[in-house]
Amino acid sequence: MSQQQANPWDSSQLVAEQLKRGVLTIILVLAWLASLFAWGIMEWQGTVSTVLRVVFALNVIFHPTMFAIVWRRLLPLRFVELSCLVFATLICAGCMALHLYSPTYGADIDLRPLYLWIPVLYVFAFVIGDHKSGLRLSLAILALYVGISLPYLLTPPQPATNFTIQLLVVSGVLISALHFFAGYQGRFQRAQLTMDELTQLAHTDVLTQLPNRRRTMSMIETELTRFSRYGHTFSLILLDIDHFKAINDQFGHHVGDQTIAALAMRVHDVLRTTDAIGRWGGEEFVILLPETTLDEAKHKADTLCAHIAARPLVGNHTTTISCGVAGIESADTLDTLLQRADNAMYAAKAAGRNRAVISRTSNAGVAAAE
Ligand SMILES: Nc1nc2c(ncn2[C@@H]2O[C@H](COP(=O)(O)OP(=O)(O)OP(=O)(O)O)[C@@H](O)[C@H]2O)c(=O)[nH]1
Repeated sequence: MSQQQANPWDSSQLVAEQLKRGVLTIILVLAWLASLFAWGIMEWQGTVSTVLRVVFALNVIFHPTMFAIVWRRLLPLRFVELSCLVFATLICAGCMALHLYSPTYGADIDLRPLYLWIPVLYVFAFVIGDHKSGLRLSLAILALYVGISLPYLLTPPQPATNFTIQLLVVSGVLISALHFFAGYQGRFQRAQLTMDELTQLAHTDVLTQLPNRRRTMSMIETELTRFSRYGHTFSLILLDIDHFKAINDQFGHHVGDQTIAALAMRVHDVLRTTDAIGRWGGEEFVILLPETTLDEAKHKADTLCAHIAARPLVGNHTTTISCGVAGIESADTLDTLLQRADNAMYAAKAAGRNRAVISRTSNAGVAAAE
């Protein structure tokens, strides 16, 4: 794990956007083909009227236009989604008005199949918005249909009265159900996000924003598993700031904290994106180097020592570090590996600090040698 990872939130939003774009494109193509097909069938049967012809023609023009906007990214997706919803709502409203009030169309042509798509509009409203905006949109659509059908329903019972009442009641029930489920899903998503944030907090060191000791141990355990299963080698560097107590005593605890935080940042200059660093505790850090031999790790540790000593981390005071380097060996467990790195680090301190020492063997006695 590296500090320089891409923001997962950004990338997941990008994927969601791409997914939406793809789904919208498919819906537009299917809707366009369906209206072409229906138009052709009705022309062939001779049942198409002038008004229906206009509706079909509008459909045939509208869908490719929206398709081009989505495909060429000419306007935000939100605009296309709302346009589709408004367009379909108006088509259904037109069909409903004709069915209820036009003696010719109401009697000769059954327009109900067209405006029976109304429930789909409510679902679409909730799909393109959250539970609040979905509710607002679908209530606006329902209000339009209630407005259209009310004069009809207030007259003495007519042929379509029952059907219209049923449609409006089903609409109300459907909107309530969609609102309930969308709200439930929203709460679930928020709870999931909170869980993710808590997990992230539980694994992160507050001062340096690096993986904390627990997380670092689990990263090392993962590498150990990879080593025992696939033979992928790796090495560890245990890094300790030299005379850190003196920094605290001389400049104050606050400067000590700043030094730790600055070191955590500076270490990244010499790490690969596949390397990982975690705060082990106090002024100690563990660097995990996957696919890295002991000699390569020693070279990296030497570079690190030189890089930290090259210029002060905080103020004018030069800070140095001591590193213990250990490469994974077949007999190692998490404890022996860390113990070897720790011994090597103390050997580096004993040898004068500002240096890296490697641990060459895990045999009894745990030897450390430069
Ligand atoms: N400011 C600050 N100090 C810390 C933190 N964690 C540990 N310390 C202090 O770091 C000091 C570590 O001192 P020692 O273990 O004696 O080591 P050292 O002074 O670095 O000496 P060597 O390791 O032998 O070079 C202790 O005084 C701790 O209180 C921290 O998060 N912030």
